[in-house]
Amino acid sequence: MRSPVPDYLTEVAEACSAPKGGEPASYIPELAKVDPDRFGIALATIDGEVYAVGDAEHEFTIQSISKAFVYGLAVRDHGLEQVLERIDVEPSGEPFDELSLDASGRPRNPMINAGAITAHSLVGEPDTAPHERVERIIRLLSDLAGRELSVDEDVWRSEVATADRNLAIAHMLRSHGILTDSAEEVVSAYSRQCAVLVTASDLALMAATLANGGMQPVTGKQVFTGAQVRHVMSVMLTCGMYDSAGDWVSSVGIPAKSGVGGGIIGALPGQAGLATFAPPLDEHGNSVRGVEAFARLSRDMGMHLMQVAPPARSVIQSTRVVQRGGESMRTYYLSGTIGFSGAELVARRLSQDPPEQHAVVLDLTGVHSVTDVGRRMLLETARRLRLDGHEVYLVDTDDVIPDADPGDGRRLPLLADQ
Ligand SMILES: NC(=O)CC[C@H](N)C(=O)O
Repeated sequence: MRSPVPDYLTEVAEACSAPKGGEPASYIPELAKVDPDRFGIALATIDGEVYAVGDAEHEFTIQSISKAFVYGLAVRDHGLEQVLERIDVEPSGEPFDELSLDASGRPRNPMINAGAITAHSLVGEPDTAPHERVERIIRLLSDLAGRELSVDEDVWRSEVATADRNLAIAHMLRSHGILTDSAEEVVSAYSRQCAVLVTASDLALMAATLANGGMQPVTGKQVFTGAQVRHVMSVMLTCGMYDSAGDWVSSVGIPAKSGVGGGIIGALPGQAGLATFAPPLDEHGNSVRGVEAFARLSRDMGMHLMQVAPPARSVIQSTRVVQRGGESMRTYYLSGTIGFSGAELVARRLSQDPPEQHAVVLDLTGVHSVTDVGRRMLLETARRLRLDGHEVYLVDTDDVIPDADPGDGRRLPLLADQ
């Protein structure tokens, strides 16, 4: 059986792939050279499974998505209190490159350039040289992705050559005593941070690290503490999408960060990291198709943060071959509340370790409830098992999946509890 998750992601990619307007960023001339039709979606679970479709393995520059992680690094290096003294956490309602400070003279948040350049300058000890700071940041981003990342030198040169706006911001920060380094040096180093090459799959794993309490799901490295990621994700939720943050929170409801390279990440605490890559941007500098895909993913998978389902790490409690009526039946004992992540575990187990027996039983006796997406995924998994020639039964004394029709017109037969 093939897991339904990649097919579902492909379906979302296809549904959102029609041109919807927007233009790739051109204020950094090198970025305008990108193919505007590229489109990739990746989803990484908190135990390190990565589902990638479309152009999810194509490299592009991380740009402002780096801001969330580098802010986390500044907090890791100096503690939250010290960082809050320099950078506020209020949504600004302003474009990402606004020259603005709040009444106390601080950048309004670390996701707009003024705050991000300040966060960049806070990385390491005060006497850290600009190139060492960049190395530290590339180390961090590589740890989050679980592979060695590098800088796109052409994009970096192109950004530095046209960095008047960020230089203006850096001079403003210097004039308020927030920055002490030379504006040129800081902007050049910050532009290298933005020019790090990633794929949507990398970004999904980086986001999954946040979702997983700061531990990289594949390497097991604890990159941030739980408290640090909670803070970073809170700021992503309120400020990650700039002046469309309010709209994003209500329609998508996932802590997120966008970049002008066309990427968007979303981190759903305790569940998954998501990433999209599609270069044309809207007037806020957010990927048009990325925003659309996230709205759809959030809706379909019940991922809005305000719609809470408890995490389900051990949905399959055990499995045994049970003899019933002279037939050997492979029985899976499921438990807990089954939402997206629980159903994904079941789908993955059955697709990666397919049962040898003809008869497969999903025993739901230990299941408290099944969310809408959990139900759809379990039924679709059952439908696919049938297509592979299995007979699928349910043990469902509490009726947690009423009317269990996988969509092929034949309800799943029920067996008595044993
Ligand atoms: N929104 C973005 O991705 C902006 C990042 C870009 N490097 C800049 O500072 O202008």
